[in-house]
Amino acid sequence: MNKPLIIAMDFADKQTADAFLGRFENEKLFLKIGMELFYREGPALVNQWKSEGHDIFLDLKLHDIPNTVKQAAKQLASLEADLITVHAGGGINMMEAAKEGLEAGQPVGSSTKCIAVTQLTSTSKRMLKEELLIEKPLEDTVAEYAGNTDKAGLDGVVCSALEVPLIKEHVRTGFQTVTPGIRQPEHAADDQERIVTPEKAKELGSDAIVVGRSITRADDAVSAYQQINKAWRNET
Ligand SMILES: O=C(O)c1cc(=O)[nH]c(=O)n1[C@@H]1O[C@H](COP(=O)(O)O)[C@@H](O)[C@H]1O
Repeated sequence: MNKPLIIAMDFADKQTADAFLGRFENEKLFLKIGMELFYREGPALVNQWKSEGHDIFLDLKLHDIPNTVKQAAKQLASLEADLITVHAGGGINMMEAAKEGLEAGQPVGSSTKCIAVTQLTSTSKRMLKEELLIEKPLEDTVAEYAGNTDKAGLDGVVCSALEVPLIKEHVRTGFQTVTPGIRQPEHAADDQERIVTPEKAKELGSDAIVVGRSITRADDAVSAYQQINKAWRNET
């Protein structure tokens, strides 16, 4: 990955998503297909956008017993997305199973990477302690989950950019940190808790940022994308 800005394509259907993409003319983008769109459109959408030259992050956040995750990852492997996700909370065995399934199902020459969500960027310190009953500080929990992800042999994690420096102390070189919860100061946090500006994400060492609503709901999506990308690439 070359420090991409990944657009979270959180749309209800292909028609709406394609209308949005139409504004970018033929620009090749890194698109995240999440549960909302995949549950509606299925594998055909992955194939179509890949054939149009986009990179694909298929974000289904697998979290189940190891065997179920292994078989699900095997199925997903055939779609040849660039990235897929599991939840690190499923444990090391589950993450190893995801990797096994991915390797077993991957067509020759394909190289889908698998990353694990540590703690969702919508999780606050209060929620971690009072609802998830995790007593350790949030940053330490995220770093430990990243360490587990590394042990399982996955390619990286999803986390807030705030946790990237600590994570990088605990994992091998080349381990990727993909960071959603990106907001510019003028934008509402919505349901996100651990938010960071694109400039700060770069400074903290994120390997990729994921941006949804700040682009998809902007009046001028292309200009919003360009502005955030510039800030992320430190070109402003
Ligand atoms: O796995 C993800 O991509 C993800 C993990 C996480 O911890 N937080 C998070 O926001 N995401 C995704 O990143 C996107 C963020 O969207 P916006 O908040 O609209 O920028 C959504 O599609 C989320 O599903």
